[in-house]
Amino acid sequence: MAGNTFGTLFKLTTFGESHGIALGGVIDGCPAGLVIDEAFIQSELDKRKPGQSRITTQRKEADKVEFLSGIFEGKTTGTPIGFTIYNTNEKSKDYDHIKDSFRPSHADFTYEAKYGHRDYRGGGRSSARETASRVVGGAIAKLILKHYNININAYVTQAGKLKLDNPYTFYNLEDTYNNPARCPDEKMAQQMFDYIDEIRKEGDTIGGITTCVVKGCPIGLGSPVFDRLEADLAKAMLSINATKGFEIGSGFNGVNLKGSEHNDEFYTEGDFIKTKTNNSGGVQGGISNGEDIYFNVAFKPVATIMKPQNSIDKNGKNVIVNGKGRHDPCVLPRAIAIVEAMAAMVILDHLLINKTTTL
Ligand SMILES: Cc1cc2nc3c(=O)[nH]c(=O)nc-3n(C[C@H](O)[C@H](O)[C@H](O)COP(=O)(O)O)c2cc1C
Ligand SMILES: C=C(O[C@@H]1CC(C(=O)O)=C[C@@H](OP(=O)(O)O)[C@H]1O)C(=O)O
Repeated sequence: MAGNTFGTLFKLTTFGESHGIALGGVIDGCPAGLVIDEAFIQSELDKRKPGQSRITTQRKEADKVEFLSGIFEGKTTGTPIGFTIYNTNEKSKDYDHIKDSFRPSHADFTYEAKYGHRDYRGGGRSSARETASRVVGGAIAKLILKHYNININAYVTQAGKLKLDNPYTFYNLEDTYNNPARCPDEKMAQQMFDYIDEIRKEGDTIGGITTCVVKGCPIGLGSPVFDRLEADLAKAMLSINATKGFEIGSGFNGVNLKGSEHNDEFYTEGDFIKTKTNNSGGVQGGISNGEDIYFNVAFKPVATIMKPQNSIDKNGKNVIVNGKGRHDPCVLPRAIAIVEAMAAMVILDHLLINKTTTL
């Protein structure tokens, strides 16, 4: 099956299914000599893992990563980094009822139609459990980006009908990872928590938006044509399960402004060329301009709801699918870790590409 590898020079291949023995991956192209801070990598995994609070899936996984290769005496050797995360808390019986039928808006139908043989347990390969391996790749990318003072933070700015008026502003993000809704505004975080919990009790689900900000990105990442930085970010974000939208800078709202209002005026600050506004979101002509890169990613409401739904089975017969198992009422609080990881891998990949293509 194609499509299991991400990246050009810093490459991540993932393997594993939600109810298989283990997940894992191989990272190829990581420079030698990087000190591997396992506690940091684990803390990134902890931001994504299931079972974190009442408003996430109740599946309990430690998501403890075990490195198999590519690291010696605590540093990378430049060879492929293999790693595994074992599955320990699957409850596969919860999925017997969808062995031959399809949950509306999950991947059951398309997977069956395309491959004709499907691991229906927990959605198999199409489960977002796979994204744990992406977080390992992203954490290693972040360790390299720290050497360049590049920081990446994602946080929840909308959960269903509740949204922050000013998603892209200065937030002290220190405490955001400790609040279960992962919204940087304390009051809104509590409202989001209560709302998601209420939706969960109804057996329903909601979607939302995460905003991601990349600070410290140098000028010059990305190409003027196909590998435009925003195009690579868009692909990375839309490769995450349940995403439905990506916008950078002014995004869809930009259409409401005139050019005279939208253009980002240049000025100089010492030796630096800066822009007064940042409607471009830090990317112009496909290339980073040194301003903050900021973008939004929209996630749909979770497909598996705890309510009966009309569907069909493999033979086209009408069936009722009842929601079973442990599911997220809203993916946003956990999705921030995946958004950060994918952004880190894109930015690092472009840094490495620049090292081989510019003087
Ligand atoms: C962090 C995260 C958690 C998710 N949890 C669930 C879940 O518990 N139940 C579910 O039905 N879908 C869940 N999803 C969404 C499915 O993985 C996704 O709908 C499925 O892979 C089909 O892909 P699509 O929605 O992009 O078409 C989750 C997605 C993410 C990113
Ligand atoms: C296990 C995780 O989330 C899972 C993502 C998921 C889905 O359909 O995407 C459905 C549920 O799967 P399961 O019934 O197999 O537990 C979630 O719990 C995880 O993210 O690690």
